Amino acid sequence: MAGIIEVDWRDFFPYLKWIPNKAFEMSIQQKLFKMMAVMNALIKEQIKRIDSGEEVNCYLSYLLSEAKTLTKEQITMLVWETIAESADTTLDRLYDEMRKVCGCNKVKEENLSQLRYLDAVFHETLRKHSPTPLVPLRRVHENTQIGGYYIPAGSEIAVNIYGRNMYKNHWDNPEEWNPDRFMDEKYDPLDMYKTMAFGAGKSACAGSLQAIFLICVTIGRLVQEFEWRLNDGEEEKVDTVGLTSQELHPLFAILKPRE
Ligand code: HEM
Repeated sequence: MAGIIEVDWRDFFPYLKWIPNKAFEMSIQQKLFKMMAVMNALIKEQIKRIDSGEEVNCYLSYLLSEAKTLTKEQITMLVWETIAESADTTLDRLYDEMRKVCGCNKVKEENLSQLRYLDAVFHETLRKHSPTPLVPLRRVHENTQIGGYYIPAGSEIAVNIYGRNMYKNHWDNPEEWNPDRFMDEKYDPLDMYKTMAFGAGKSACAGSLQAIFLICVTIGRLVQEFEWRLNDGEEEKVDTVGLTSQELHPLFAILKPRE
């Protein structure tokens, strides 16, 4: 997988193609060799299953039995592409998106409008882990009718943001952290504000734009500079505590500077 996001700097300067880059070529050759070995074993195993009469309805079976015009190399690459695409992690996708938009430059505020996936990751995280699960209390000054409820003057109201963001009628599989929900055409980019992470109305967060710019650029820079992973079992530590959510258990991440 590492080979997928490796870049030969000469691709950005085609007129310098003549300069050797042996280290890069060797690293890609080694990865290609390992990939071919794994794919050959996979294909061999599948052919054995088909020959033994076992009914396996999958993409590889289809390619092997139906698409007879394909060469072995073509089958290998088609299956490999599918595996590579499906193994795409959030961090790889963020990194790839930034490479496409910013090239080798550091991500800046002016790039953010083009970084849709980064935006989706930011808003989905605010939805799933609402930093302010309850909007500060609102005091009702006059008798009011809203959403079918009568609210007498003098009442105090707290909006349950966490509850809204976990509401099945508003979100598909709300328990699942899935930035792709915002990439789906059925969502308007403005739907990201449905999370109400920054409150709403006259007292809505005065620093929301500053927060969005600062946090997205920071996430972008951290992904550009480091490969991230969590220690085993760390994914389970999602519990939060407090009126402004803080991690209940500290999360230990392992960082490796990108080469
Ligand atoms: C991810 C980061 C942030 C989140 C999730 C957040 C969330 C919120 C929420 C939920 C409220 C209450 C809104 C309401 O009552 O409807 C609020 C108010 C406020 N926030 Fe933020 N905030 C963030 C960052 C910031 C930053 C960076 C600043 C300042 C630079 C800021 C300044 C304020 C101010 C001044 C208010 C009070 C607004 C008022 O009562 O008129 N916030 N924020």
